[in-house]
Amino acid sequence: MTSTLDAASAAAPGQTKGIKPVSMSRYDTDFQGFSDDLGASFKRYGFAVIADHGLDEDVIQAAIDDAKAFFALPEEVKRQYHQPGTGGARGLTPFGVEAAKGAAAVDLKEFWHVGRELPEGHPYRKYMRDNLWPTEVPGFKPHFYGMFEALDELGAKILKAIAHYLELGDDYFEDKVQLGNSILRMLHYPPVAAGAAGVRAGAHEDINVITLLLGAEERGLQLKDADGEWLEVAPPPGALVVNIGDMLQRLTNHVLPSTSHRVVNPEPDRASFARYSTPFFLHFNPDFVIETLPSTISEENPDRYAGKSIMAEDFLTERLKEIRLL
Ligand SMILES: O=C(O)CCC(=O)C(=O)O
Ligand SMILES: [Fe+2]
Repeated sequence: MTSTLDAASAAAPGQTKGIKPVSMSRYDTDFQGFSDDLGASFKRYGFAVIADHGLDEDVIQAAIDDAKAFFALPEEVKRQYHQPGTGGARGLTPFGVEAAKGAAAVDLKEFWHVGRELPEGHPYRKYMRDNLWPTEVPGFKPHFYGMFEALDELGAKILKAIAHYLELGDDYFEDKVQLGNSILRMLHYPPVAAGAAGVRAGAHEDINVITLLLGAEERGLQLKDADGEWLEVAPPPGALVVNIGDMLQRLTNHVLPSTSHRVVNPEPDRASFARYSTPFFLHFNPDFVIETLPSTISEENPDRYAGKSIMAEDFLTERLKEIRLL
């Protein structure tokens, strides 16, 4: 049963039932309280909603406008930026390619990926391909790389609060994600005709450490709650949705859960509207070895990955194959 379709329990617009937004303004004034509330939300839902994130709204809007301009280009122009067999790490992944792990149908979406830029000769260049930039949209590079850097910085701050919550030492993640193989994804879900086969994004868990998601105010995002019910994620306008990915779930022996989520098709009144969103998938440095944190192992929660440590890059490669990007 889907609780959103049940009028009695549907979240009012601009509210996320159950998930109480945490204001980023408390980061500087009440770090302990901020990290307690953020950590509690992650532990409970695998998700948190952050209000007052402080990102420059003009930069975000400019980037979204560029994404709209790009996706409106003719299919043959867009396809020039598709690099099949490269994991979809850069440029365009066309409509009808990605599918959720184990799903029979592909998702009803297309997307563009921007990654980290490294200087010539950097040892991590072998893990990170050069970015592609569409010449048809001149502002694309400065706007999206600016957004990448801003989200990378904000993500590091959020991880500091998570480290505090986990009592790891506030800087625990700093040198482990500084040069992470992170990805900014610009997603376009075109209008969905009534009765269309498939779903905008099938149920899945994110692969990475944490995801910072902007643009989820257009309805559709749902998380699978601990009791198996689908719960609408409907943040107030301008808020940031953050969720735990599989890498952090694995590192923390599931103390912080990576929750299944999906994007359902629009109700008839919104069927003619496209949906745009921009998740930032924050990753570990490629050579970071994910090994269960000893502090998360106990009698009640024995090590789920004993003897199974894995390098972040190998974990990523395994998972990209499962979602048909490699
Ligand atoms: O579009 C959204 O709101 C969520 C997208 C998502 O979950 C993903 O791309 O992993
Ligand atoms: Fe996701």
